[in-house]
Amino acid sequence: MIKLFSFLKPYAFSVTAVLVFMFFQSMAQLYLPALLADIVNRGIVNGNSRYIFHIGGLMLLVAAGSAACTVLASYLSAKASAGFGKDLRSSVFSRAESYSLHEFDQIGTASLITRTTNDINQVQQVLLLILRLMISAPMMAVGGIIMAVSTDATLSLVFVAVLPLLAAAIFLIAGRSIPLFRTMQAKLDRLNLVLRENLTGIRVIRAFNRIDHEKKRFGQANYDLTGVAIRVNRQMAAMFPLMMLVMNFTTIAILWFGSIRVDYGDMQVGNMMAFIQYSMQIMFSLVMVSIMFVMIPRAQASAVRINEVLDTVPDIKDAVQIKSTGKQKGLVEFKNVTFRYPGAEKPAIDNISFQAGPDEVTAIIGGTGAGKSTLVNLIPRFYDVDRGRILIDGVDVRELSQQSLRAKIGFVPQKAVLFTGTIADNIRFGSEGAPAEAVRQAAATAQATEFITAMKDGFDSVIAQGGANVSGGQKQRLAIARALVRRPEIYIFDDTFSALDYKTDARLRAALKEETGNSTVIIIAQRVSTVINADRILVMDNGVIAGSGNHEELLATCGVYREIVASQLSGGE
Ligand SMILES: Nc1ncnc2c1ncn2[C@@H]1O[C@H](COP(=O)(O)OP(=O)(O)OP(=O)(O)O)[C@@H](O)[C@H]1O
Repeated sequence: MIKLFSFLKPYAFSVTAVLVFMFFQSMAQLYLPALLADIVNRGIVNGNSRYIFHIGGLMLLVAAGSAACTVLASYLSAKASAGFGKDLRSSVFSRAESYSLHEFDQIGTASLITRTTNDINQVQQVLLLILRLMISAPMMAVGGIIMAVSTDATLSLVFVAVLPLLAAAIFLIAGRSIPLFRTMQAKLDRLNLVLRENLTGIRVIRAFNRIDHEKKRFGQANYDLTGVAIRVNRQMAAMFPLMMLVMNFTTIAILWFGSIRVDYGDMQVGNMMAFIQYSMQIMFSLVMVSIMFVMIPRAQASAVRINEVLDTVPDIKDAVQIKSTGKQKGLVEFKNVTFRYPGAEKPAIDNISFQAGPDEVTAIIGGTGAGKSTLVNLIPRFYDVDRGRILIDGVDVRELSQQSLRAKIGFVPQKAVLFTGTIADNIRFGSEGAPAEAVRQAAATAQATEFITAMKDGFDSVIAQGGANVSGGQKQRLAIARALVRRPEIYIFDDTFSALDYKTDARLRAALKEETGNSTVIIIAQRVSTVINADRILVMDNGVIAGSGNHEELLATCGVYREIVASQLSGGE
């Protein structure tokens, strides 16, 4: 957690001010009982009303000063800890943004969300507590003891009996609650996971009548969390009555022994009253410190999870010496490329070599899991190759900056993703500031104009969260328009056309041909009809290229291709 405190640097002034204010507040709190003793001993006992008003006024002033310090310290500590949380969230977010897909797979999207929100909140809360108590609690405990001893050393012997008792009670309770707090964090993770799966998979859950099963699963996770929370709260709840009991007994003991000493003339009444206040201050501060020590391990667990995100170095970085491709063309070359997912037994693609040139349409076809998506994901460096090279216009993609590499590519993923905003915003995502005419043109080529204009607000219609108010095929067409408006050198369509009906698919490909002009086009497809007119078709099978050529050539030379064609024809296509 200490490592995370470096995020407090911009708030050094506020932090220092909080510490200074808490110091003065504690001083004031320690001074007040001394004044009380004075007012009783000299003012009340002697009936000296002038002295009472004088010291009473001073007490009011000190109390007001202490209150002002508390307010200022509270304000500044809240400001510093909120700023700390904000900066830490930004850092975690931008670190996660720089991850390659490999790191996303490793940590998990759900966990990244919990870490960015809940875990940072935990640390932020404890930080607030630390800021307020770091100075005041030890000062009140130590200062209280010093003041009590200086007020009456003999009566301080009461603490010799009480404080070890109090410490033992605190250790007992803290020892039991700390592991419970840790368990609670894990149970919260589990609850978040179940909740996320339920919310994102609600359609499937309903379609398969699994609502009751999911309710039980959620109920169990909820019950587990509640169980631990109740146990932990029971421990914490026991702490306060126990403390109060100890405090009250201490007060009785002080009154008992104090009155004997007053009786013998060894102590003044005012001192006894001050002594009681010091004992309260000492014990309260010990309780606060113990709460802090119970909270810290809980935040520590969160800090470890946050540091994991910050310390994970993205696999994919820009080279030290960045090259550029010079005269732009968009020639994509794979040279003996092999890639294996981390932990996978065999490579997803193995020793792949081919060229996809400008002015050409290169299609990739093959069964599910053949490695088609993996192959195109390597071009924009979502992952890096294990062996071999991928060149764009003769330069290795690892030698280009990620920014310039991706600027060359219009990528349409297998699963279209839309963002909250209007339809026009979503298309402009491909090219910020694209004129309205370009947006309309891209939509027209993507065969999206018809459904967009049918919507109430046309291009200004708002897309619901996750694109819930458009169909799968419409989503795909918007994703295509987004890539088109970019006017890139290389188009990659990852199985984009299978969500479209045959007619739309054919119209779209005809329009694309006009639009993509002399760019390089790579199309992954399931349907033979989509690839039949491509200049080159690569047939993928089990991670390798089983055949390459145009439709006629492949019919003559490639068994796997013939099988695909035959299976689709026999399927009535
Ligand atoms: N993120 C991943 N982590 C580990 N293995 C993966 C990952 N993505 C894909 N794979 C594996 O790599 C292989 C190739 O997957 P890929 O998605 O490239 O196939 P595909 O040909 O695009 O299939 P489909 O047509 O079904 O989309 C599969 O065996 C798959 O299980």
